[in-house]
Amino acid sequence: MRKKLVAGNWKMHGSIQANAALLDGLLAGLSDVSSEVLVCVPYPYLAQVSAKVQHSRLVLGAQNVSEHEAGAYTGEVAAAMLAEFGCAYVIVGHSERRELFGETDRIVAMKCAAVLAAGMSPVLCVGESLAERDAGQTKAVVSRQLSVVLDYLGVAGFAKMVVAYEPVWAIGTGLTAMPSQAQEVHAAIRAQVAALDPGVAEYLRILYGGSVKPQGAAELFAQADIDGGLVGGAALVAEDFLAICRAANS
Ligand SMILES: O=C(CO)COP(=O)(O)O
Repeated sequence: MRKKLVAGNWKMHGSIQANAALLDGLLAGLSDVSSEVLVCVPYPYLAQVSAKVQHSRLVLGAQNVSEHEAGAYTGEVAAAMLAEFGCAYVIVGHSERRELFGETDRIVAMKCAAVLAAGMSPVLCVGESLAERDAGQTKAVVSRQLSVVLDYLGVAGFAKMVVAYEPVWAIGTGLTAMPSQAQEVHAAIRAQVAALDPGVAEYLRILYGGSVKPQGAAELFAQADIDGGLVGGAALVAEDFLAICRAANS
């Protein structure tokens, strides 16, 4: 049985004051949530959020990481630094990083390796653009994104990974994938991993991301291969995020 995971990706939002209020709201409402709950925050707030979520059920994560261990990489942040601040997860290969910051499949694979080497779990994001979906390439694109990481790490690396399927056309657009559309891709992801190692595939958590809102979340999470969500905009409003977390209660 896979434990559901609901992850908030705060993206480049927040302030010391706003974070404190959001976290107070979340911490006050977790008692009727049974899934694992993760917040992935901007780097400068790791210390603030780490102190605040200590001894709570909220888990801390980051949104990006360097593929390098250490060295002359001005402005970059190493995986070991994130681990030191109590991060358990790091989002890797978000479509915004791939599109806006030129991250290739290979860099994404290297980042996953760096996260694993530092003892944390990557949340590997995959997903097709609207043009790719319209061209009938959804499964081919997702399969390629996944296979580069599988080749680089070996399937054993996936024992500690989380995969997030985020169709690019659904991110920040209000267009959620239909549960059946998402389930089809999630099943294909699991099948690709299962072909290499059925045991790893059975335990692999595959999250859905893209305009997840309280309304409709339960139906998404009820799909056989959807093990939780990666939530952007709705993760910035405590009541909305908590409602999504409750929708993942099993
Ligand atoms: O990109 C996302 C999470 O990583 C999804 O963002 P939205 O929930 O705002 O569409």
